[in-house]
Amino acid sequence: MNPLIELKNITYQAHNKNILSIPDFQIQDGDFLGIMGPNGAGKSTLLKVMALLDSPNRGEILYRGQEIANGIPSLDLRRKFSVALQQSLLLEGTVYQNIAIGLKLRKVPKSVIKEKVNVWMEQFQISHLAKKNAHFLSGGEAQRVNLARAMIVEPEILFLDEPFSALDFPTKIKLMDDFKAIINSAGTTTVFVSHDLMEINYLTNHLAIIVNGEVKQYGPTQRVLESPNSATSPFLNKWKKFYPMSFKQEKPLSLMR
Ligand SMILES: Nc1ncnc2c1ncn2[C@@H]1O[C@H](COP(=O)(O)OP(=O)(O)OP(=O)(O)O)[C@@H](O)[C@H]1O
Repeated sequence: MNPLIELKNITYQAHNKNILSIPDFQIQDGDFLGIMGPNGAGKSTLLKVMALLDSPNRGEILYRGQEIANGIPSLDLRRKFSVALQQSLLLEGTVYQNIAIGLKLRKVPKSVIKEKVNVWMEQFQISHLAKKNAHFLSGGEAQRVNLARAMIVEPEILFLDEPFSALDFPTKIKLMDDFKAIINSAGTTTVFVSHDLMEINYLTNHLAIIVNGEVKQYGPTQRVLESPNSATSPFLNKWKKFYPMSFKQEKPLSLMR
């Protein structure tokens, strides 16, 4: 079976500097892929290239085995992708209006929009905020709205860049628990950039470690974390000092004491 997305011989440069160099990388259908690495390694750039938000200087991007001509996706293809960033970038208007926007742009009938917004507000436990101005939400509430807005269009692939990193710890673990259950039930392929080993360990099935613009290690998350190679151990071993607990962690984080 073809991977959902494949990158081939990708080079991304800025100001004559190589930011990314990716000979071959694949995202499999249904996977929850983590991307981790030192500051400035190229994680966000890789996410933007995979999400077709930015074009590489060279190389090919394939979607389900089909090359995307000139790296420019059709509107149809673009609509299969959703992106949520650290800053939730909510629009002027209510929570309801923010979550409805993707369906409105797709000209979905109002009655269907209402039904779906209600379902996704319930899933993210924000139904009580429906009429609230989105600019007056707490960080955790805003990120729930952001994720509901990304999920309501039922994307084939969801790209997340540090969505939990600005949240305080209790808010973060509650949202991560809820989000994990939602993604497990929806089965959405997800790509997740994070700085935080706890988030990566808890959420992802596969992990790519990127250093200096290159994927230096890729595999099942537990295997990568337990057996870093010579290129990734300087980065991962620093983390392990601060996160020495067993790497296998299936219990909801909010139940941990
Ligand atoms: N358009 C650009 N012009 C110049 N330099 C860029 C551009 N985009 C990215 N870079 C540089 O490329 C490198 C990788 O940036 P990127 O944001 O992808 O890294 P990152 O791993 O996500 O970093 P961080 O962990 O700090 O968020 C950095 O050195 C950054 O300064």
